[in-house]
Amino acid sequence: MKISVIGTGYVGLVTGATLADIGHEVMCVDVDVQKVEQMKQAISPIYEPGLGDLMARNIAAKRLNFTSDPQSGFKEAEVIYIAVGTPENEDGSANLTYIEQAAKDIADHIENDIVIVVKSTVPVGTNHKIKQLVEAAVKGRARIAVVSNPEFLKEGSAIQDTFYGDRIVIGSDDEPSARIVEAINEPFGVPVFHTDTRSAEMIKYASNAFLATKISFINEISNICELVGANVENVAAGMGMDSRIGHQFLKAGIGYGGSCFPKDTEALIQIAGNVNYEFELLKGVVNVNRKQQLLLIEKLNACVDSLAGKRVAVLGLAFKPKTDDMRQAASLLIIEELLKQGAEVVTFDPVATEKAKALLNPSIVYANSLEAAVEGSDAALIVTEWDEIKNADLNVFAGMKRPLVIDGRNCFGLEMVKSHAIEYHSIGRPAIFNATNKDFSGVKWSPEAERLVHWGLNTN
Ligand SMILES: NC(=O)C1=CN([C@@H]2O[C@H](COP(=O)(O)OP(=O)(O)OC[C@H]3O[C@@H](n4cnc5c(N)ncnc54)[C@H](O)[C@@H]3O)[C@@H](O)[C@H]2O)C=CC1
Ligand SMILES: O=C(O)[C@H]1O[C@H](OP(=O)(O)OP(=O)(O)OC[C@H]2O[C@@H](n3ccc(=O)[nH]c3=O)[C@H](O)[C@@H]2O)[C@H](O)[C@@H](O)[C@@H]1O
Repeated sequence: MKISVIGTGYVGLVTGATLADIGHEVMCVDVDVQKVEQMKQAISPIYEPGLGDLMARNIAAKRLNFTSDPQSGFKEAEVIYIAVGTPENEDGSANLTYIEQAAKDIADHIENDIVIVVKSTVPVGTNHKIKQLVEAAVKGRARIAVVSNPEFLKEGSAIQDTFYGDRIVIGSDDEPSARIVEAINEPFGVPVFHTDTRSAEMIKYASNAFLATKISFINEISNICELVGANVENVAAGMGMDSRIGHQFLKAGIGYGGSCFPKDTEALIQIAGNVNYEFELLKGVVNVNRKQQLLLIEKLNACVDSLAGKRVAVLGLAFKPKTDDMRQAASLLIIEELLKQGAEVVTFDPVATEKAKALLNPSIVYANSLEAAVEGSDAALIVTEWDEIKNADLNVFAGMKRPLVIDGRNCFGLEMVKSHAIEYHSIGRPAIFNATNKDFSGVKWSPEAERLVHWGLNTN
């Protein structure tokens, strides 16, 4: 099948490369000329394991092409995928400017009947609007069908998720077009769920909102665990054994970030609000997440009198490991707050440094190893659970000015931490005060330390 993809960002590029890999002839169209030139050379503008190889293989086989010219981009297409961004407006609603422009571009350049497949995450009713927009502009020149086909990939495992996904959702009120999209995807061998267009649009938001709810739920449980002396990892493991609950997305931490959960939860609140429904549960999920993203600062402030002049190492910048995506990363808020309180910030991230430099204050120091970041620091905050951080030798922290580690991702087992000379705070687990090799007579101990002594959990 001859397929064009409009918008070759994260989703568009993965969609284009994987569709080419299963044998389709794919033309990716993007307005960003520089990005297009890069992609033509098989250079991926995003860090995504396996994507570079997939691009190279399919470019060499002449199944994957790139252009910034919509005229040639859509000329031969039988099917056009829309994968442009749907960012957040000021009020939280989805910004459909790029979608509208994509619809206009398609209408301006198509010559034949076309099936438009909407991959972008769009509010309920948008597929219908796209159909109306394109139909009005082509004025009967071609027959237009629109199929909703929301994307469920996770950054960092996008290729794996495409080939081994749990489901492909196809939403359409036009049976033959739905069958065309099913046939396109058939080689992936992933189960297909057919439904009506509006339900497909809602499945995407409801799925992301539900996963975000699981995360905020376990984060609240973790905060309670700290107050009552329980360990959230044991709690999540025990809960997850119930197959109705499951183990996934019960990892307590510093909240969800990234390009989708924050914007899609806000957008769903707006979608409900537009029909006068107050989505109270989801509002709670969003509020819990906001608080959780600054939990490391709260924990740090409980351990020091003031952050002014303190050197703080921020370990990990990307919103999650295996990606260089900095969109809505907790590190951005954390660093902003550290600077506001007068701290000096040194960071380490194995992949996201370049993208971070464009977003962060110029005073930030970028270390090229974890060791270099923590050396001489007064505290280390673990923000992203990169393997380079999880597999670090804990002795590296013992050499800090004050070996105070606040781990927002529970990277280290408590038993292992106990055999090292560090003071270690994590999420929803008892803290460990083992920094006995230094004189800390003047330091402020957190209320947590006092609670642990009370329960007999302090290892000191
Ligand atoms: N990033 C992710 O992991 C996932 C994203 N989604 C959804 O997929 C959609 C796209 O997201 P991303 O790929 O992250 O966006 P992105 O912002 O990375 O990419 C969008 C691309 O579209 C291009 N573009 C905008 N208008 C254009 C036009 N008229 N013609 C040609 N190109 C145009 C931009 O230059 C950019 O390269 C969003 O709705 C998002 O919610 C869904 C699942 C996963
Ligand atoms: O619509 C989207 O863009 C995508 O959003 C998420 O994927 P992604 O944002 O790439 O990454 P996730 O692995 O879901 O992580 C999102 C955030 O939640 C956090 N998280 C995740 C899982 C968990 O147990 N705990 C937790 O704090 C991560 O650290 C990260 O900040 C969904 O998982 C995808 O199915 C969806 O397609």
